[in-house]
Amino acid sequence: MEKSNVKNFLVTGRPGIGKTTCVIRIAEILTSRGVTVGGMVTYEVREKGERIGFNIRDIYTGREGVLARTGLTQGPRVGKYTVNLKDLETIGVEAIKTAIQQAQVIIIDEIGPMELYSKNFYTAVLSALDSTKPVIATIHEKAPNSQEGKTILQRKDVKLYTLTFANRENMPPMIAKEVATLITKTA
Ligand SMILES: Nc1ncnc2c1ncn2[C@@H]1O[C@H](COP(=O)(O)OP(=O)(O)OP(=O)(O)O)[C@@H](O)[C@H]1O
Repeated sequence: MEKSNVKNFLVTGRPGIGKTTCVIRIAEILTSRGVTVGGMVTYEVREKGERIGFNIRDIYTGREGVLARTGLTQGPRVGKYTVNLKDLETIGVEAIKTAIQQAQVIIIDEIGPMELYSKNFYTAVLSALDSTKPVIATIHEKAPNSQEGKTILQRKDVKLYTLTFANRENMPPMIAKEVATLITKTA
């Protein structure tokens, strides 16, 4: 039988379906089994019930910053949000680079239009995918519309999962199990 070389697990799905929650749960399962997990997540920030933007967090150090806000004056615009390239790079890109060096598993949430405004982010994503370590990443459902998204999705070492209401409870333990198997094999 041909040896599978899949080691990069991508999670997609419509906005708000639970992609961030899914990768955080995978990270928790792996951490509870003694696996060192690094990388970054982004999550929405609400004020008085209204979404005002997104923050970014290094999941290993807990360091947090602003990824995007309504009302910022400098930076690329994505819909009504302005991207804060400084925190994206000093927290997000650094978290990925550190994870490539020091973690057993790399989490990247998410590969999306905001994040891809940073060339350094895209380069760090490619380095993580090219590394020997398992990557668990979320990817925007419209990623196939961009060249970067296409390039990532066409890789032979990538497996794509689409999150739905029906499967979102089962997805984290399932992906965690696949990743744990890979780590055991290479340990
Ligand atoms: N399995 C689940 N069961 C119940 N609620 C969930 C589940 N997964 C996510 N949620 C809830 O749905 C909301 C959106 O989740 P989350 O931020 O993880 O989605 P997302 O797909 O990452 O969103 P975005 O597209 O904005 O990045 C959150 O309030 C979260 O608590």
